Amino acid sequence: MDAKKHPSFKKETQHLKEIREWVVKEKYSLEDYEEVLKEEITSIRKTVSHLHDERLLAKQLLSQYTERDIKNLKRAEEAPYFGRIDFQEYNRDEIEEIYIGKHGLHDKDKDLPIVVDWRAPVADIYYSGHSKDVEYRAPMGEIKGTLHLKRRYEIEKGELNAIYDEKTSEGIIEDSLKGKGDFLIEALDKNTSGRLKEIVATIQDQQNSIIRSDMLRPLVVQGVAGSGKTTIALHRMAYLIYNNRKNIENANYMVMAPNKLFLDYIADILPDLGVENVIQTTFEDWALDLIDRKINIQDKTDKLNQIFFNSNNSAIIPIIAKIKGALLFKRVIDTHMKKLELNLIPPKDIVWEGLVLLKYQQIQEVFMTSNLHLSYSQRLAKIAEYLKIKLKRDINELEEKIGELYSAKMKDIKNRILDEVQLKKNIISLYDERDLKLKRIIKEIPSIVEEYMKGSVKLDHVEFYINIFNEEKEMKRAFEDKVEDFHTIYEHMHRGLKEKRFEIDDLTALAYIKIKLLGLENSNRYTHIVVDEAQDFDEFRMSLLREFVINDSFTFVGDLSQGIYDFRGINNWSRSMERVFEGKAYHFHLLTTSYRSTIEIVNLANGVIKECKELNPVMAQPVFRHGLKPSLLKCKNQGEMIKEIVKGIEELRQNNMKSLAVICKDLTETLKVYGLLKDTIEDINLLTDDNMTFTNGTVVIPSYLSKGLEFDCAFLWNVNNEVYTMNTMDIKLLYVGITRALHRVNIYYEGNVSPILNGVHELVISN
Ligand SMILES: Nc1ncnc2c1ncn2[C@@H]1O[C@H](COP(=O)(O)OP(=O)(O)OP(=O)(O)O)[C@@H](O)[C@H]1O
Repeated sequence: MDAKKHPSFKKETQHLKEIREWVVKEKYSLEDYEEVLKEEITSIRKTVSHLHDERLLAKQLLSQYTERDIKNLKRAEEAPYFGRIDFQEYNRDEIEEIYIGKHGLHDKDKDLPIVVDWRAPVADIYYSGHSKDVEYRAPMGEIKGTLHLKRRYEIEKGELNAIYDEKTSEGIIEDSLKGKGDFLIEALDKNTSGRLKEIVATIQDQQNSIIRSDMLRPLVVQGVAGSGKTTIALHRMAYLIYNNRKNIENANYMVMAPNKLFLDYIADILPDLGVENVIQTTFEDWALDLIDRKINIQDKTDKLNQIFFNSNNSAIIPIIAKIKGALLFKRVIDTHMKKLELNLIPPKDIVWEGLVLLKYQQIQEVFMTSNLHLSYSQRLAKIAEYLKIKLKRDINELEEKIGELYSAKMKDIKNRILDEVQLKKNIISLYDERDLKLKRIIKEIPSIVEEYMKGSVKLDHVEFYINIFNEEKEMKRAFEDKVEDFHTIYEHMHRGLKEKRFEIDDLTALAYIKIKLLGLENSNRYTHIVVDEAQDFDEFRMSLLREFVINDSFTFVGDLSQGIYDFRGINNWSRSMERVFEGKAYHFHLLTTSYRSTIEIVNLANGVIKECKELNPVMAQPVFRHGLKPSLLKCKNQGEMIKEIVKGIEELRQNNMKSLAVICKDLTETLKVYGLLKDTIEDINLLTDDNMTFTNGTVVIPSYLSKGLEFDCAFLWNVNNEVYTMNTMDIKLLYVGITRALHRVNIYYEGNVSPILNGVHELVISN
């Protein structure tokens, strides 16, 4: 409702004014404090000799926090809150008016919350309260009470534009999704701003419970395209960080996304929610950094293109990817690792100047039974330490051994030398020699051990991995009955690695071997990891990440219907979770509402994905938002297709739709279409490489790279029966393309339309 028409407009405007004045005052005072801190830092710097001075570090940290608080206040100045709940705790007279915002605001002088952070326990009611009787979980336990009012505000640049009320009627708070033209629909109706945005004001009940789900169990969200998976996963990260803020110094958080283009697309959300220092990376970059070697990797998109184009290897590539992503492959590596473990210690006794100080069997027994939780390199260091201590501790035994050696020598000279003076001299000299030897051995124990340890196997993760493929036996045993013509596949893998040509699918094994051989730094451990597009992960990857996260604290979000790397990826969440987490309990959520697209687009997307029989996909439910029916345009040839697309782009641009994507199935088509459009359409960009930065506006993009992104309109290039056949991969790619659009989908083709679209005629407008 227009704010001015609302009965509480005056009161609410006055309230907003007061809060904004408070924010401005607070901001000025913090800015002054920041100046003081800067001066203090400069003067401390002049007096200290090193940058690790404790006082300096403390002031710098304070300055960072102040800077962050100022940033938050600046945001709050524009829109300090977005919602309000009137809540009455049971057995209390007073009804609290609780304002909820993106950042909590606290009046320290009065020790009063002015605005409650959306992540605070009580704010749960704003999202989940649908009846009069509500409760939320506070640190001290469950709090119950009555919800009298839920109010939402649209505030822009400090102006109160709209107020939406959800009042208790007959004990029920009206569900925001039911009403047309309400707050959520208004938010969804807008054109895309180009980047994914925060949604704190309109988080829905189920989304809220995912965000607030406890972090001590892995969590999986399977959601249809546009159901808010990425958005929720990032809000969950912000929520967890806020609720663990006491441990911020020791905490590490990471978001893994499919490519750099996508990372760029989501880059604004966390900073906008006031969250910084979360590592946002791709699996490939993260693994390469860990592996810490320059290795030659075949491009990921190359691989998809080889599959699309039925190259010589297109049948082999998915099989190899499947093998290398399987937990069974991890087991093969473990078997090789066990063999290596047996040979890590030099297979000899520790001998010093002819004296056996320690037997090999003894050393090996200790090595094989202690510190098993550590990496091989750490265990070798530990055994070296142990040997030094043991030899020193057993010095009496050594003395005895040396004594025995010299007794024998003395006996010998006593028998040989008859001259008493000479004998005495020799005996004294032998005693001296023995004492010297004893002294020497004590001193030399460290170098004796070091010399011995030099004989242990050199640990090199890359070499070890390549060597696994020098021996077919273990691989054969594991995969022979699962893979047809195993030997040919094996030879292919072996040849590639012999020539040091690695693939993306080798990174998991390399990273796994690296940590098993060389260990894991504490700085590499994470408090929580979010994996987006997790359906394209494989079980080995998930299992690898387990090594890095504390308490299995994961959020996996994905959509099996969009699993275009399904030759390697996850096909069944429960099966994979069961295997990877070895039966441990996990949370599972199914999201079926699509917030992105209009009803007409969602209907078409459903019509397409239901063709994927083997998937048995869940159909998306649209939010009540109508638009034009998608169009299906048959063209005489590609020239006409280009003309039609140009016409479409111009028309939509005039209608103020700025974010438009021409989506082609593969890279070659994308390059061709861009070449044909670039001279006619102004400001058109090519997005082909996942290293690119995301550009809003008009883009030409291959389908597999458009995954996760969204546009006002998707123009789908040449959806005919040759390009999009009835196979699973093509159905998924077409589904991905259609579901990128918020408002409009235009499909073009020459020749015969793709059979995937055969059953959807009433869902499109055809020419
Ligand atoms: N509760 C909500 N309020 C407002 N907008 C929402 C809400 N939930 C999702 N959206 C919007 O829906 C769109 C889709 O969200 P998002 O990209 O996170 O979905 P997704 O499930 O990850 O999609 P995909 O599977 O296609 O990558 C975004 O524009 C997002 O802002």
